[in-house]
Amino acid sequence: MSVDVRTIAPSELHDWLRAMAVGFLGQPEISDEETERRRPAFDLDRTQGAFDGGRCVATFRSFSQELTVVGGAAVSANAVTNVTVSPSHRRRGLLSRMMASDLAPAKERGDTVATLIAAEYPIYGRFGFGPAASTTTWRIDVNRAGLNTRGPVPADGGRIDLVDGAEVRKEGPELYERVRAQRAGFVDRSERKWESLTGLLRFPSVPWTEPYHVLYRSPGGQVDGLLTYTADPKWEGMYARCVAKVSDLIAATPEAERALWHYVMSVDWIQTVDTGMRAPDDLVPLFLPDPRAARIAEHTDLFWLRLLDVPRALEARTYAVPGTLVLEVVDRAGLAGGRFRLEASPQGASCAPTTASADLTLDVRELGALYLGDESVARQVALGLVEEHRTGAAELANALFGASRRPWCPDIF
Ligand SMILES: CC(=O)SCCNC(=O)CCNC(=O)[C@H](O)C(C)(C)COP(=O)(O)OP(=O)(O)OC[C@H]1O[C@@H](n2cnc3c(N)ncnc32)[C@H](O)[C@@H]1OP(=O)(O)O
Repeated sequence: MSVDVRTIAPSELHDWLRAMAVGFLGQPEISDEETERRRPAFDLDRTQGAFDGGRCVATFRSFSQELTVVGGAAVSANAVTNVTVSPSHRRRGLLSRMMASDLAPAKERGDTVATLIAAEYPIYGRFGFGPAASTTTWRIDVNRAGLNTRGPVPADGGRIDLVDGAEVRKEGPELYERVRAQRAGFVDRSERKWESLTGLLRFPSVPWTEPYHVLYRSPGGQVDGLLTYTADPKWEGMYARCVAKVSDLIAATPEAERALWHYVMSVDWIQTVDTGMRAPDDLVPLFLPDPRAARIAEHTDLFWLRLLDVPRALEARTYAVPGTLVLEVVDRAGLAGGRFRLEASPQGASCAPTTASADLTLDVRELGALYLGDESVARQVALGLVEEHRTGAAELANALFGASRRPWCPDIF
C-alpha cells in the first residue's frame, strides 16, 4: 500500500502529535488536553503528515518567521519544524516528499529563506540548507574565574531584580525586539514563546522546572537585560557543588551582559555555571579575570538556512566593503538557482540575474552557510565546495560576506 503525504485535517492533530512523539523518542501518550493546548500554534495548511493505512507515520510543519540578517534588517523565513518519520518508515523518501511539498509554496508565497534547527548534521544539506549559525556552551569554574564576589553586583550602578514570569512577559518582548535587531541569526519570538519560556504554557508530556528570572535595569532605569536560569543544588557532605544552568540571557548592552553573568557567578553555593547554548563569539569568557575558567563544553552547528530568493536575500543584508561579484548558484531543487550579479556596498546592495560570466560557482547550500557571515569562502574553496573562476573573487567574497559579530540564534524552534 502506498503512503499518502498530505496536509492534515483538524481531527487528525492528535494522531499527528502521537506520531511526532514516536519520531522524537518522546512519550507517545498525548492527552486531549495537550492536543488542544498545542492546536493554536498550528497552521494546518502548512502541517503535513504521511499516512499508511490510516496511521500517521511522519510529521512536518512550517510557520512564518522573521530572521535578522547582517545589518539588522529582518527577512521573511519559512521556518521548518517537528520533522519526524517513524522508525518503521525511514529511508523511503518521506522526508524528501514533505520537504518538497513545503518549500515550493514557501517560494510562491515570497519567503526569502527557509530556516530550521537541525537535529543531526547529515539530514538537510541535500535539501539546499547550509549550517548558517553555530553555538558554543561553556562550563565556568566560578572559583577559578577570579571575580570579586564581595563587591556589589552590578558594579555599574544598575540594578538586578529577581522577578516572576508575569514580569518577564511584560518586560521581555520589548527588550528582545531591541536585541534581535542587533544580531544576525535572531528570530522573532511570539507571545506563545514567552508563555512557554515562563511556564504559563506547559504540556503534560514535557517536564517543567520553574526557573529563576532576573532583570537588569540600567542606571537610567531601562530594562536592558534578562537572565533565566535553574539551579542544581548538589552537595558533597558540607561542600556546596551547586550548578547554575542558564537557559536564556539576552542583553541590549555589554554592561547588562556583564552584570548578568557576574550576578549568576556571585550566587552563593554556585560553583559551576553552565552557560547553555551561546553565540560562538560570546563575551562571557572575557568578562572573567581568568577566561580559562570558562571551558568549552560543546561547539556545534545548530541553525540551518536555505535561500529561496537569492536577489531578495542578498539585497536585504549589508556588506562591510564595496564590491561586485557574479555568482552562479546551483540549486538542484530548482527553487533559487541562477546566475546573479551582486553589487554590494556598506550603503546597500543590488542583485539581479545576469548573463555575465560567473566569478564563483557554488551550491545554494554553500550560499546558505555564507549568508549570515559565519563561513569563509576561502574554506569552501579549499574544500572544493566553491569554484573560483576569477583570481581574487574568493577573497573579495570573503570580505563582502564576513560580519563583525558571528550570527547566533538563541532559540530552539
Ligand atoms: C527541523 C527538525 O525538526 S530536525 C528533527 C529531525 N528529526 C529527527 O531527527 C527524528 C529522527 N529521524 C527521523 O525522523 C528521520 O530519520 C528523518 C526525518 C531525519 C529522515 O526521514 P526519512 O524519511 O528517512 O528521509 P528520506 O528517506 O527522505 O531521506 C532522504 C535522504 O536523506 C538521507 N538521510 C535522511 N536522514 C538522515 C540521517 N539522519 N543521517 C544521514 N542521512 C540521512 C537518506 O539516507 C536519504 O539519502 P538518499 O537520497 O541518498 O537515499
